[in-house]
Amino acid sequence: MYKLTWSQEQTNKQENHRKLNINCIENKKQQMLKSKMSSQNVAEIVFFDLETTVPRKAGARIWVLEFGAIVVCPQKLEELESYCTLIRPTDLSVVNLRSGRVDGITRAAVRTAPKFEDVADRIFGLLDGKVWAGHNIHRFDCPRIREAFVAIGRPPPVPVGTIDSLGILTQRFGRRAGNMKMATLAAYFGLGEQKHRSLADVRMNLEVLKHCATVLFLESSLPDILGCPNQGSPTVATRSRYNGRLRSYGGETSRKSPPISSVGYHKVLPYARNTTIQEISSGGLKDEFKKEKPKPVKHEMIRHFAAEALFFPYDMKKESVFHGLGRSDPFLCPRSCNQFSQITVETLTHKYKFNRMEQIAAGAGGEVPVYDRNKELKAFDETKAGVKGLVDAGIQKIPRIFVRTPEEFTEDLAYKYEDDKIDIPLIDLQGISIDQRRKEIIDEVRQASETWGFFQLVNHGIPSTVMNEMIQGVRRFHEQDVELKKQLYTKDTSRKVQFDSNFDLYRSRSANWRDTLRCLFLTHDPMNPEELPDTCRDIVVDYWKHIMNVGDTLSELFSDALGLNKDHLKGMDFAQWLTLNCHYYPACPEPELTLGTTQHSDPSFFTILLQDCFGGLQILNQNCWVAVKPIPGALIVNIGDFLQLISNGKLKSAVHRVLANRVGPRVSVACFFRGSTARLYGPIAELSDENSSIYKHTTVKAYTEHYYSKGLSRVSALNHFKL
Ligand SMILES: O=C(O)CCC(=O)C(=O)O
Ligand SMILES: [Fe+2]
Repeated sequence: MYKLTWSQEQTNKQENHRKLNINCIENKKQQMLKSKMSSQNVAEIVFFDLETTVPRKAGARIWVLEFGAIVVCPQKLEELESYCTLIRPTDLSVVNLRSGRVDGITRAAVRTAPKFEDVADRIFGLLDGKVWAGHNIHRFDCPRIREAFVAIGRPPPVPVGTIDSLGILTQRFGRRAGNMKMATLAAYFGLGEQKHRSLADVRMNLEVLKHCATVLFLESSLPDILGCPNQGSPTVATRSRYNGRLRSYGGETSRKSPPISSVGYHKVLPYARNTTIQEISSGGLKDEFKKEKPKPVKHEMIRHFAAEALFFPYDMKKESVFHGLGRSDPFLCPRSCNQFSQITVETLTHKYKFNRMEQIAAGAGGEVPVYDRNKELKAFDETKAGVKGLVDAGIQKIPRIFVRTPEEFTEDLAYKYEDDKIDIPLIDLQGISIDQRRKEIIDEVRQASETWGFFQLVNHGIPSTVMNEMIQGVRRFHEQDVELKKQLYTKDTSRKVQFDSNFDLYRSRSANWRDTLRCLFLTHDPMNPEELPDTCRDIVVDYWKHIMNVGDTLSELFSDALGLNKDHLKGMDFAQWLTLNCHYYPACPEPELTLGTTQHSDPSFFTILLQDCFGGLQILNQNCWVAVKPIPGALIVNIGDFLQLISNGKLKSAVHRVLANRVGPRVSVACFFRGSTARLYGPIAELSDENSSIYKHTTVKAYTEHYYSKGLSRVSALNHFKL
């Protein structure tokens, strides 16, 4: 058994150390990047934004109330520096007492802020000699910043080039999002609401650009198929700063866009922004490439490559990004600092062709469907052989029904990918019967459940022989003679033993690369072990008994963590309905195009997951996908929707997903503690009252019906039960 001692002190030390290390590495990295750029004479890009007063009459002075900027490395789009300050105007009465747009910039907020002259040096240092970027800066921010410097009798900073995203996007991206407002574009890509605060807005601006660039990049790689038919005319739309409504104050004070002739970038940018593309097309990196082993192409890499392509000031339609490359020439997708991955033009276009077909089939392109998705889903369903059946048949390309839609890929862009530095909490139950240690464990459980909704658990009492045998048993089941397995194939979820692939096959946007054996244990209607498949019967019964014990222990810990009597959850019959979902994820020939399990939260009080050594499970935490690394002997525990509901949102049912993998098969067993079908559940009285309850009362049945009807998705089924 893998052992680990765990104390808060150690954790904190490790955490501090880790943060320090990361900070040091980050600082060093940024310094290195900066000095590299200056030695190459490459200008940096500064995205900046101003929040200003709204002039009450035409011609009145517009005062800068906030300045925010990020300095970005043009090659990697890394943020090198950021600065933000509120600014106090000489005459405070020009600032409203209350902020009209709930942006928090009120008279009181700026009263103690520095004056423009106090921060002018810093702002000058940030802007002078750099490429200025921002949304509608030509018309608004550039003149405002000049005016502010002139007003204090100082020469204004001078840019070496400007990039107005309003212009660029109007010209190249068009009105796919409806209009060209930053708020609309951000909402279109699911990037959240615009804050109308300068620093948040410039960061949002960059994210929007990355997203638009990816879409354009994909289209330009296959213009005939992916070219957007409905991008709208390149008419210039306008953005207003004032309460989100369009208002014109005439001349320079207006936020109106520049005329089409002057949109986008001004003059060819003075830095070597084409380096990557030139290097790629001239084959200058090929030696390095030869040393690299082929790697799957991640969407994330393409995103950065694409974002760079957008900044590159030439017409991508006329001159392809693949300029100089033959269809089967490999090129390198920049991945991070000095890492590259290979892909051929052919593979890339082929892969995205599939997506386009899906989009067309869904009617998004308004064209004749090229395939009947339902027919193919049905054909797959009727094989009753699951995904493993496809792999056994030797397919090399995954069927279209499994290819994620462009919308799903686009939604992915909202998230970051944590590298290997972060781990979810690990809790060691050793010593749980000792009072002091038990208190510590409860604290750890509370912390992990409130912040992550996930933790790994060691010394839980299930022998590793049992865990290993369970994995083997599930594997035996899925790898047995397909004709035997088929007898259990059904979409009827009320069956005690059910073999299935994709319970939400006909409802999901794309199918998952996963088959499942589901075993149902109901206290009021016990399972007859004879019903279980003989390939895994004994071990399933054995594992179920062990898991019930761990479930009991966890129910006490969760009750304690919520400040309740330790038997509170037991009293709520959390374990009356239990399902063991025994998943089998076959090796996938095109893992970048599909998922093992779509992002979702669990329809349970809590889930105990056993996974083998392959990995692939990821948790969404603070907008970042964090990998759950396999630890021999550990179980993974996660909070499900019901614990979030009854704790009135205190404990967190975290979104998670499983990647498809080129290697496998991966096996996992998810044990859901789903509560009692006979009870009504709502926020616990001790944790909420009439006024503070955020969820309605519901039955497991009503909740489950809703969960199943919508299928797996990142939108929580709990939203439906919000008050
Ligand atoms: O296979 C895994 O690692 C996770 C499966 C899962 O999330 C589920 O069954 O709900
Ligand atoms: Fe799950």
